[in-house]
Amino acid sequence: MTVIKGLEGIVAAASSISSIVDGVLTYRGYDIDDLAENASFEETAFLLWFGSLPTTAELEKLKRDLSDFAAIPEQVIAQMKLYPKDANTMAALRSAISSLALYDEAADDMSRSANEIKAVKLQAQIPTIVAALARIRKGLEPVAPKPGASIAENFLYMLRGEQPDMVSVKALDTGLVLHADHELNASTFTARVTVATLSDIYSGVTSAIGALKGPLHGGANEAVMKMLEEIGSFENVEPYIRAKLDRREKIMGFGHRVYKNGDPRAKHLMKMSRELGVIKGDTTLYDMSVKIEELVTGQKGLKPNVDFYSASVYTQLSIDRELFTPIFAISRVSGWTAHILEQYEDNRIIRPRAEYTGLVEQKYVPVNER
Ligand SMILES: CC(=O)SCCNC(=O)CCNC(=O)[C@H](O)C(C)(C)COP(=O)(O)OP(=O)(O)OC[C@H]1O[C@@H](n2cnc3c(N)ncnc32)[C@H](O)[C@@H]1OP(=O)(O)O
Ligand SMILES: O=C([O-])CC(=O)C(=O)O
Repeated sequence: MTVIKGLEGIVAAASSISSIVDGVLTYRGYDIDDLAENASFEETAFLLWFGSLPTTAELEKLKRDLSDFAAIPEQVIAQMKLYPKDANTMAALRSAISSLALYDEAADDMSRSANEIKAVKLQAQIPTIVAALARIRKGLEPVAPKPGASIAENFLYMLRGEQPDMVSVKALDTGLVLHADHELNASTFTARVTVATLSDIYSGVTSAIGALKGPLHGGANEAVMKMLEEIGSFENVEPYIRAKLDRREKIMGFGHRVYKNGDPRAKHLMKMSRELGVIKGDTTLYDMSVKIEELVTGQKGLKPNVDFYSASVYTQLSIDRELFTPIFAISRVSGWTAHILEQYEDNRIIRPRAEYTGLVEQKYVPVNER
């Protein structure tokens, strides 16, 4: 047996949802650059789930459904209020999403139509949960979803408790489009492995959240912001980064398993980071990020991934860094659920092999003789 560590280069599923070929990312055949510039997140989610961009009537119906499903059971809000205030937000999100299944009578209905409804429901409810978690942590009451608002507008509204400005809504919406799907990344693979046992969609999304939490995957965006805070000033960037590289430590937000010449999503986030800085009249975070990129690319040849510039974008939207990875989940749940639906359509349990490297020919010895 030959072990391929990290399954690098292994093709483990056939999928028609998104592709990465020669560094170009597409969702259902549409280039991510085209979608980032033109599509809303709701159109993108529809595209991922149903395979084509929605007509006006289809989009209006999806928006209505998302709005109708956005409220969460009061039992889940009550539970969230009992979570420790300093709990990791991804751990709290994982628990809350898992408990949604307890209050959905259709949780174990495995029909395609029921699972499509649950995909839309999960998409509608996850922003409500993340915003409620954020407010509860601060000792504030959760804000009820605003009927008719888009996912991005509604999330910022529920988070801040007031109508958000349109610049912030647009920036977040584009961020959601950019994070929506990414072929067989670790959390999507996790979701597919879970549901390939014919477990339910909530179990798939709950396990995906667990995988996204790690700092080598979605958790990197929070780690990038922690690093920027630690660096503290533009002048400190160079000594900090050089020392870290000399210690052979990883710089979060750089490198990628698939992209070796750069992540096509990063340039959009970089541009947004600069624009938000200019609007605020303070481009320090952007300037520091550009300097980090210059140093890391110069010394290691590594390029920024989607998590690098998203950190300064979200901070400039006045979002706390503990919410960065949960916001990634708000977007990626569209991709996870699209992949879960696809997995159910042509399922086989996912069960690879391991090369055994442990002891052999051991004989049982009674406990009092060991
Ligand atoms: C949404 C996302 O998930 S995007 C990725 C988010 N994750 C991060 O930003 C965390 C930092 N990056 C990393 O840890 C990695 O680049 C990963 C996890 C993204 C990819 O991992 P792999 O494909 O397994 O690459 P691997 O970790 O083996 O790296 C290859 C080499 O580049 C180095 N390297 C990779 N990333 C970095 C980094 N961010 N900083 C410094 N060195 C790095 C490794 O140390 C290794 O060097 P070596 O061959 O001298 O040992
Ligand atoms: O594809 C990956 O390995 C990680 C990634 O960029 C993503 O999930 O968006």
